[in-house]
Amino acid sequence: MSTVSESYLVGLIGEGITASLTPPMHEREADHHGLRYLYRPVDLTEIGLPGESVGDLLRQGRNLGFSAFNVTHPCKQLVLDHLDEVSDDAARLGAVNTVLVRDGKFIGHNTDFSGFGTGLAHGLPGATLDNVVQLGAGGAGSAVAYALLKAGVQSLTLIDLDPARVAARAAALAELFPGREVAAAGRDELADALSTADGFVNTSPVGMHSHPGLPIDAELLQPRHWVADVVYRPVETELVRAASAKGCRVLDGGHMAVGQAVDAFALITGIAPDAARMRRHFLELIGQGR
Ligand SMILES: NC(=O)c1ccc[n+]([C@@H]2O[C@H](COP(=O)([O-])OP(=O)(O)OC[C@H]3O[C@@H](n4cnc5c(N)ncnc54)[C@H](O)[C@@H]3O)[C@@H](O)[C@H]2O)c1
Ligand SMILES: O=C(O)[C@]1(O)C[C@@H](O)[C@@H](O)[C@H](O)C1
Repeated sequence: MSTVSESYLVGLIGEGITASLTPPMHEREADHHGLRYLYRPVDLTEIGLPGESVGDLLRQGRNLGFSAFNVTHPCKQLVLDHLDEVSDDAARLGAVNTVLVRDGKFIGHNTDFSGFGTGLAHGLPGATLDNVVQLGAGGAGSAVAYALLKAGVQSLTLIDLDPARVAARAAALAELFPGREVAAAGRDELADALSTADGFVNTSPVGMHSHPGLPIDAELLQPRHWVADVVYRPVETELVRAASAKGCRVLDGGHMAVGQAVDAFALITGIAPDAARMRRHFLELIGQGR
């Protein structure tokens, strides 16, 4: 037996997340710190609940002694209505993926953007951030674009197949970061945008096992470009391989996947995890086909 001050009980609320690597990443790191820490997936698909039930689940979890939650698709915006406090960055971004239960209150944070930012700083130190092109303006893309602007990107071109979505995202980001240039563009403008860019980030699903291929023509990449992918199944995407072959510095999608877990673990426990150890564990899990 243990009380709430002696142990951690954490959940991940979202659709289709039973196979997520985030629970084992947290649990293994907690073991290294000698913590009693259990992290369970709360899969909405398996229990037949809609995303709108996230508030009820949080309240039930609090009553059952949960310490914290990660929340994911389709709950990252829906959860906002149920929180007592939200960090400045999560409020600006309009998305929460980490909820702490503190004195019965729910405190929201976003470690998707901070996780990508930390991965970028550690994985591509000194990368020039003046001008970046990003493909994809969906859920992951919103967090990554926010992280890029926070990291100092001066000119960001967002490209997506959905013109309304990318226009809305670019306008929202331009308002959040006055003085920066945030432009929305279509795929036909990729070559032009990349000709003056320092870096390229893929946040579209292209490259996943279920969606194989290259998100852009590899001919558009030059050795001066740094290239980041957020796709991590597989970790070595066709983009990562093609960019490496061109001599580009690359950041694979595992950095963001591990980064969000590192930052959430730190928020939940107040203990700085060993990020390199968590990445080794993540790569081990992926290597096992998890
Ligand atoms: N590394 C991580 O931690 C992490 C976290 C979340 C998501 N992801 C990965 O990011 C990818 C995107 O996830 P999401 O949740 O943002 O999905 P999403 O559906 O919310 O957004 C994807 C966006 O990409 C756009 N898109 C699709 N194909 C495109 C193309 N060929 N060219 C331009 N735009 C295109 C879509 O229109 C959409 O706006 C997935 O592969 C997911 O696995 C990684
Ligand atoms: O690893 C996952 O399954 C996650 O759901 C990925 C991403 O959505 C994060 O924000 C969550 O904290 C964890």
